[in-house]
Amino acid sequence: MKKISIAPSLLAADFSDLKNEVKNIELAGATHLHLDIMDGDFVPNISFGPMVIKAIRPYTNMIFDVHVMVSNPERYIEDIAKAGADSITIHIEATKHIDRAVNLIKSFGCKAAVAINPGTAVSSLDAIIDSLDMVLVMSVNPGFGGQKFIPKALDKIKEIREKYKDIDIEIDGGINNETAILAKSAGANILVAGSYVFSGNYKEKIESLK
Ligand SMILES: O=C(CO)[C@H](O)[C@H](O)COP(=O)(O)O
Ligand SMILES: [Co+2]
Repeated sequence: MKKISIAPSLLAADFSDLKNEVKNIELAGATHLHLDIMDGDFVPNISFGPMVIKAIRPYTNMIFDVHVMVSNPERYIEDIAKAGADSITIHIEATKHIDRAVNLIKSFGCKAAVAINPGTAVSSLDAIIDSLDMVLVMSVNPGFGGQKFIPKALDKIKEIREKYKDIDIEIDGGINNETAILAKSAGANILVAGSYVFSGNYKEKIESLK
């Protein structure tokens, strides 16, 4: 079984104090930081972009796991990589050129991942999955933190894990101490959690997810 990693989502942090939020979440035991870029087009919300990622990069050694919820993400991959991303996840629904976009991510030395929305079948990944370091299965419709977990994500994770024993599988949306148990037993090994982790004692919350 793969090691379980917790990736707190910065979306739920205090945006007026990002420098300290990043330091505190790392001290609490997080190894990954999940960074949600939203463009107001692919998803109905706008968050932050590469400038914010670059600004917080010097304050932590956590793995920067950037989730790009942007139409035609290939336009921003270079900026995101140069801002300090370690891993870049783009949505299969957001580009007509998934192959080209994945190759572009790798050309900047980043790990490449593809996300699927709740309405997208696992089979849509068939042509690309062998080139990926990670698959992200959305367990909410992307765009906002604090939404309710959609259980059909679990079947998708099982389907991927049965076929691909070694790939990293990340789950994102509605993760708390109860849904985390379901996600891990389905085969997910990287758990994103925003509102759950940032709404209490960070260390206790991270421990409860592991
Ligand atoms: O990609 C996302 C939303 O589109 C976020 O990563 C996700 O929603 C995390 O928030 P929460 O844990 O509160 O559901
Ligand atoms: Co996300």
